[in-house]
Amino acid sequence: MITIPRYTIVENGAINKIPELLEKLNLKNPLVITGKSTQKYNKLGYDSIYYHEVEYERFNKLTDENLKYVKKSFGDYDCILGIGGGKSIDVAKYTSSISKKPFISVPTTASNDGIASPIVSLSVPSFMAEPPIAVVGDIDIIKKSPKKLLASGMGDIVSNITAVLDWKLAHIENNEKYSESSAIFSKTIAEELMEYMQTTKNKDNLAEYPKKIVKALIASGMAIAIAHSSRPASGSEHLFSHSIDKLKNEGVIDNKSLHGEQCGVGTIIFSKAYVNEKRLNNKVYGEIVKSLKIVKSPIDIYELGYDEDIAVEALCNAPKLRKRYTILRNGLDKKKSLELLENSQVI
Ligand SMILES: NC(=O)C1=CN([C@@H]2O[C@H](COP(=O)(O)OP(=O)(O)OC[C@H]3O[C@@H](n4cnc5c(N)ncnc54)[C@H](OP(=O)(O)O)[C@@H]3O)[C@@H](O)[C@H]2O)C=CC1
Ligand SMILES: O=C(CO)COP(=O)(O)O
Ligand SMILES: [Zn+2]
Repeated sequence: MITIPRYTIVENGAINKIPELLEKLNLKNPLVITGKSTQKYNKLGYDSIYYHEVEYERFNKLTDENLKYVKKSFGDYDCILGIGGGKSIDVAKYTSSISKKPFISVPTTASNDGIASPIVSLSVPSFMAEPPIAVVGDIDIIKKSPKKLLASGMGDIVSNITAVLDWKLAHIENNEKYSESSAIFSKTIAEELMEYMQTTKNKDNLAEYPKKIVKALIASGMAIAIAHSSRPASGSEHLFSHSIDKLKNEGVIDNKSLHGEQCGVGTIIFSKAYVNEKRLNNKVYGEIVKSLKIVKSPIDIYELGYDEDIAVEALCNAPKLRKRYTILRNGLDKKKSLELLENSQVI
């Protein structure tokens, strides 16, 4: 069964349409899950909690005790609204899945494709939940969000190019299930945005970018929902990003970079690996780098905030992060990692 959002409102002032939307959905009593910097966008004053107050870790096991807790905490509410960045959206989606209340996604920025996807990415591997019943993307709010966040959305979109190549490779070399139509949908989302980036005249202005990136991210989330797998939007480049996150969680490196930024650099690395295997045209590698550069998303490991040693470690460990067949195949040793990092010009 394919489930995708029933309503998608992406326009200026969209947030003011929430009451009308709730009425259409016959919902009356929402609980907002939000963050410290984004709580101000709960303009209608619904009951709210911060995402870090939701003890999502203890929900990992649905014991009777946990279910009682969920009922007590969320029992009076008939839906969950996630207002904020990727973390708030993810925790709200997770809360919705365990409390079985519909979820409405209200992104305050366009930093990743969790906005409309059925994926909860609070742990590695991520897992499938229900996608939002509606997405409310207020362009007035999103365009004012920090440039770094808006730029990182580009990384989570160009990543569809390598993710789809990995998916097809897994089909060819590892006999995995593959959907050409989902792959084409996902790849086209990236290609169209990249084309806009190459052809747009006033690159300093990029007036249309916030709307285009939020729409691309919503479509990418829908591609995941249709495929019922994150395969169309997550491959080797995401393994590289998850590997960096692991180093952050272990305290080896500071938390300087965003999910989308890491995926963007990962896409540069693995698109070059595909060029080397003659499975991708070098022109596409160039367009990926250029698209990231135009929005000022990092294009090398230094711009992410780390050094060569971290890049090598992240690349060597990447295949261990989840069971997913990619161009990394059985993994790269230090020498081969260094070669690929240099060859793709991220160090
Ligand atoms: N489920 C999925 O399919 C996916 C989930 N993810 C997950 O998303 C997370 C990353 O999301 P990301 O958005 O990059 O990072 P965060 O959610 O950590 O947000 C980064 C910061 O930006 C702030 N912020 C968001 N919007 C605004 C705004 N309009 N104005 C000012 N500040 C704002 C947040 O504020 P505040 O403090 O209020 O939160 C936060 O401090 C990761 O946990 C990742 O695993 C990523 C990809 C896909
Ligand atoms: O970030 C994601 C898609 O953009 C989710 O990917 P994962 O399934 O690798 O966590
Ligand atoms: Zn992602």
